[in-house]
Amino acid sequence: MSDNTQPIIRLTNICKSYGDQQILKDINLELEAGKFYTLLGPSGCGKTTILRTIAGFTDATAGQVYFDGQVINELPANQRQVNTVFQDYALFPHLNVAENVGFGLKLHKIAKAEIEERVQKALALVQLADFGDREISEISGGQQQRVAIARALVMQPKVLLLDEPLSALDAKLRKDMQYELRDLQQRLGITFLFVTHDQEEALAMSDEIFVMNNGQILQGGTPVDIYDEPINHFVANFIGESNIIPGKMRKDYTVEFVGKTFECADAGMRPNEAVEIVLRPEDLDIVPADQGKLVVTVDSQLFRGNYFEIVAYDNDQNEWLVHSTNPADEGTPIGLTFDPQDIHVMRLHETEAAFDARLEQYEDD
Ligand SMILES: Nc1ncnc2c1ncn2[C@@H]1O[C@H](COP(=O)(O)OP(=O)(O)OP(=O)(O)O)[C@@H](O)[C@H]1O
Repeated sequence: MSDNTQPIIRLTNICKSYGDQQILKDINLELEAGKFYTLLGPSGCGKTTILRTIAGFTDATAGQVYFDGQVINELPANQRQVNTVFQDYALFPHLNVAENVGFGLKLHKIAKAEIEERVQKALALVQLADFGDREISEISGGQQQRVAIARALVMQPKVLLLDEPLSALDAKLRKDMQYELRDLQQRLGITFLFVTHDQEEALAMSDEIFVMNNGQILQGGTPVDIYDEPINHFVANFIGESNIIPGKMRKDYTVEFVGKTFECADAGMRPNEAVEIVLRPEDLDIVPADQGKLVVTVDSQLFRGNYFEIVAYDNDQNEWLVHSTNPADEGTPIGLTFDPQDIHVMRLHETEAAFDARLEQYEDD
């Protein structure tokens, strides 16, 4: 019996090694039914290995994989209620579109009439209702991608795993497919676990993101939480553009950087603890130099269409990235202002658990 209160997928203490190389290091994560999750991290950090462990294509060296409360480590891949959309789509070139989509059902010895009905439904879901008779070589890359999704959905999985499914598409089509996939997930109400190394894609599509590096999950949370409250330098740098400046926590709610003290919204560090400050480029406002909280000298700028990206340096030679609707003059000093709540202070070596506990303690103050 399915129990709505427990996660549909749970990984506990998953480790994976190939020889003496540890690829996954103590992975713990929970996926609730009906949500869109993303594993985000640089190439080689272990994202695909997590998908393969859930799908049953790779055995974990240690740890448990749960599906709906049951340990499924020993369950063969074809008996898991999980399907995968692979990066290269892995379509069969000698079968037409409908045959590709119906292939898994045929293997399961489903009756022909039911196969036809389910294939047609799956093709309609991805807007390819009239494409069943086409050869794979006669459809575009974006359409092949939809066939791969239809082929996974036709099996009626409870969880759909998507391994960088949009990486072969051009920028425009990729954006369209982001909307479509998000819409599809919401309409079907099944759990998606999506893999990407593209932070914009992760922020746009996900209910929750797990940021990974080097075989570990560094931080999990909603896109807004992770963008506003990254736990460390890696996450702040990987998610969006950031100014990351060394500083010192003078006391609760007071931080020092570039030789000045500022009011901030962070607390729970030791007095005078060395920290890092995150200020996002879009949270900085340019004012005349004598009115700025900080003074920086403009080094260069690029016009990015809807804003100017300005690179400037302070007296400590920290680089500052500023997004402004107005251009600045290269070589001249400008003032920067920002609100206390736009300053995000990070401890240098804080675990996600310690970060969460600190946030909980000080959040309501
Ligand atoms: N069968 C294998 N044998 C040995 N090493 C492997 C094997 N499969 C994966 N690896 C290694 O495990 C690490 C993680 O690979 P994985 O494919 O999970 O990364 P990823 O984050 O999905 O990367 P990408 O974004 O490039 O697909 C890599 O260093 C890879 O070389």
